[in-house]
Amino acid sequence: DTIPRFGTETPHEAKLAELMDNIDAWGLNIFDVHNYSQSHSLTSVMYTIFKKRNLIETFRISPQKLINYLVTLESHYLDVPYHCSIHAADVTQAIHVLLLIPSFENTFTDLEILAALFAAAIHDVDHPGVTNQYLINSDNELALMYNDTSVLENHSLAVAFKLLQNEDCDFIENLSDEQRKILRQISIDMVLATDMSKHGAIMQTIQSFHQSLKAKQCKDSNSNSSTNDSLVLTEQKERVQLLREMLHCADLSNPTKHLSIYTQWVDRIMDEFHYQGDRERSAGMPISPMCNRRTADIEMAQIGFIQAIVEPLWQMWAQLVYPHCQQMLDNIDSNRQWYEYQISNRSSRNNT
Ligand SMILES: COc1ccc(-c2ccn(CCC(=O)N3C[C@@H](C)O[C@H](C)C3)n2)cc1OC1CCCC1
Ligand SMILES: [Mg+2]
Ligand SMILES: [Zn+2]
Repeated sequence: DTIPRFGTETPHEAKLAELMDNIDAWGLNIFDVHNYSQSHSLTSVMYTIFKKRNLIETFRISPQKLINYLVTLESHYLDVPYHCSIHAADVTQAIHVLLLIPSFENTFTDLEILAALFAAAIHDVDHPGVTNQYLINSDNELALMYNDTSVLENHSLAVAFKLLQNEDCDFIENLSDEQRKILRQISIDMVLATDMSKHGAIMQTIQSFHQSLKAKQCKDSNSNSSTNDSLVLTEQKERVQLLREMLHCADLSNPTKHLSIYTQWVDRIMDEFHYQGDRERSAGMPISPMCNRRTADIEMAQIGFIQAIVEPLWQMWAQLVYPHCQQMLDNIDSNRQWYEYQISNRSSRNNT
């Protein structure tokens, strides 16, 4: 039986094809992809990217096994408001676009690109829709298993690799042992770095790391090489550090998207946080920050999130790849202004 064009059967293949024309664009509407792919956005996005990047030929991947893995992986994302398979599809498509930036034209090997896309697709699988802190505070089995350390991130990695052991899902069967080892090593490193507790460390090193890369890049441009725009990193360790930052950026990319997309993610994360707060309240636990639906200030929280976390990170990233990420910075700015306007509006409403 032939494989459907986007990896999944759908009566809306023409519409999906139209959407997938934007797979290389920051403005792709992942919610539309989810609707027109019969709720298989992760499978269809990953399959389309793998085809487009010729990874199926490069690594002699069985298309059927790839789809078996993707459909199984997607079915192990839970039906929670934010950390569902649409978030994984969104982050996967985001890192695909970031990898297309000309600065990285000659930076990463095919195996590193495969690992980065795989890490993005798996990074939140089986996420229960509560934070690490909640699992720790409620003595959850997972916190016990992972000794309170990056509990969710460790769990998603373990689930994702467990699924690979399934014979008809092992789409990396034709990689050498060395390649499989490298893929596993890079994926583990990248997914563990999506834990917010690692954010400080990433911000600490990013400044000096990027300055050293820019210095090397300028040297190249003096040689008038055609690739003077692209960053050349000789050490795999340095390339993995860049991929770690890239996945963290993709995971924190909601405010860099068009307002109509961004506000849907805000609604979803607040649903998830407020539901956690409801569980904490009824269990007599202290209610986590931003999780109390009775005192929530959604707009203020997003402005704080943008100013403290998202803008500083994306400014670092945009500096490294200047001028290629201006659209993200512009969206962050206009989105922040929109939330500030909502606040100023509500206070004047109260005065009427
Ligand atoms: C669209 O809104 C958000 C989108 C993404 C995030 C965010 C923060 C850190 N990450 C990276 C993953 C992570 O570590 N966690 C653990 C915990 C912070 O919950 C996050 C959800 C996931 N993702 C937060 C967002 O808003 C929060 C709620 C009001 C202000 C902050
Ligand atoms: Mg996560
Ligand atoms: Zn995530």
